[in-house]
Amino acid sequence: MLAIDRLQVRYGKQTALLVERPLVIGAGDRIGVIGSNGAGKTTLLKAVLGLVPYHGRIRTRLRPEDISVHMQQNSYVGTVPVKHIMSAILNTDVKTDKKLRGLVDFFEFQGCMSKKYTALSGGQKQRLTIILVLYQDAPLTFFDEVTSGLDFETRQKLMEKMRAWYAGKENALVVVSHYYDELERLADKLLILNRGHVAAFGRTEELFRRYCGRAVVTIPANGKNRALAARLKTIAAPGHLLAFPCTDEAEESRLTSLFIRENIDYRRSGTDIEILCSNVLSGGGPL
Ligand SMILES: Nc1ncnc2c1ncn2[C@@H]1O[C@H](COP(=O)(O)OP(=O)(O)OP(=O)(O)O)[C@@H](O)[C@H]1O
Repeated sequence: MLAIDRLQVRYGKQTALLVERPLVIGAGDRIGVIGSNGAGKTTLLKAVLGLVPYHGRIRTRLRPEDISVHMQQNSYVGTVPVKHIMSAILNTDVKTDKKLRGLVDFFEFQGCMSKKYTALSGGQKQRLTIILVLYQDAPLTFFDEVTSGLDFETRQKLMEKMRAWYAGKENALVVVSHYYDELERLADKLLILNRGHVAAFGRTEELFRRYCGRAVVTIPANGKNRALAARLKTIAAPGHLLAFPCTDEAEESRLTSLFIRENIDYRRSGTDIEILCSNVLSGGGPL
């Protein structure tokens, strides 16, 4: 659907993004793009959309109208009800358009249709843009931080809705997010960016196995647990956690039995993207 190769974007003397190996986006892909502030996530989207000059190759058979995008910030007129904004942007009749009504119902937006944009909550504003973007049903859609600023529950609900909406569909999605839990729900591939470079790209499961093993068990990083961890194999983790990689079921069993004996709360995961990113970015390389 889209292939990016040897892409370089510069702002003045600064190289904001350098993609040295091919990145391919195929039909049905759900790609999560993650990286800290300034890693180059938005720059990548802008290059694909032709909004910034770049060196290198971006090849696609898609027409510009086959790509839709939900950028971080959106603003609409605040003087008319939201339903008029929808009809004007989508050039349709809100009352009779079944596809639009389906989306409005699916995202539980009926109660907002007669409100003005300025009277919507943060989550409702995001739902409006998501409805406008999804209506286009583009083969390739980019979502840039669609849920930033929303509370945990609203984010979870929105992501669950988006996951359900796209389930089984061939549309490819590229979702830029700072929220690991969000990407765990939505993405099956990850592009991890670090200071303008690709730190890792691939299926989440495969990356997880490569950097963390079959599963990872985490416990709180307090004094007692640190002492215990000193005699066990650990991998990188955010400061408040200690993480233990498990290559097989027997290892998982040994570790969790130890934590039960020691009365330590633990969490086992085979998909923890935060731990995966910590290990990709720690510079230690794969296991
Ligand atoms: N228009 C611009 N002019 C100059 N430098 C820019 C411009 N836009 C971005 N940059 C720089 O390029 C780098 C990458 O920025 P980018 O917006 O792609 O990061 P990001 O990963 O999307 O960050 P964030 O998570 O904060 O949105 C940053 O160092 C940023 O300061």
